[in-house]
Amino acid sequence: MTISDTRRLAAGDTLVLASHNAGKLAEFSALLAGHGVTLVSAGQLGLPEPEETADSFAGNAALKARAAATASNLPALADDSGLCVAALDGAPGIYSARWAGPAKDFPAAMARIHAGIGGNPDRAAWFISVLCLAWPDGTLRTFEGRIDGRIAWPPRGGNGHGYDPVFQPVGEARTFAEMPEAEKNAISHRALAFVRFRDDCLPPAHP
Ligand SMILES: O=c1nc[nH]c2c1ncn2[C@H]1C[C@H](O)[C@@H](COP(=O)(O)OP(=O)(O)OP(=O)(O)O)O1
Ligand SMILES: [Mg+2]
Repeated sequence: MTISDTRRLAAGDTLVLASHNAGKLAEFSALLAGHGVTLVSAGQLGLPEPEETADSFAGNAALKARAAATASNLPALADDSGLCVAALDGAPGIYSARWAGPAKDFPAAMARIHAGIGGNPDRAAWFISVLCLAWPDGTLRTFEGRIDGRIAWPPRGGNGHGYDPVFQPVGEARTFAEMPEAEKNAISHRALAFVRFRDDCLPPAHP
């Protein structure tokens, strides 16, 4: 293990969120509360949105984190995430954002999932989040989280973002979009990956 593998952020540090997704920014702001780290988003810094050319969540998270850390000369955290549907052989997966198109038309993307499942009784689905922390010197740390559930239809709820209205976690009667932000943030794929990142890379929280 090299020294950089165990490097942590310190209280007072600025962390760039290498994302242009407002829903993720809201979730990370809540998750980071109390840790003494200032979060600034790639959008706020005017950083470009890199093209996601990798073939895996981890590859795309690394590419986004590296681009932001290099451009800002600050540590940067990226999230690459997506919804995987069993009946669709794991699609949309890494293409989850692209299924919604440049207009971010998630109602259309959810309808495409519903149509694709058709009469298949297997409604299993899962969300994956891979977080990548990049330091300006190019060093990377990667953390993954997953939550299992099923595809609900029709979409329900007005909270959250993206595919939340059709995702019902295992053991839950509500969709993510019907849950208060804090409840989703306690169990989500992103929250699970964040806990791993927090334990390894953040200073202790002070409530
Ligand atoms: O908790 C979630 N609740 C609902 N939908 C979600 C969630 N997590 C990921 N998703 C879906 C929508 C998102 O658009 C796509 C991720 O694609 P992904 O490339 O990682 O994010 P993005 O393009 O929206 O923003 P950015 O790359 O700037 O971080 O998967
Ligand atoms: Mg993206």
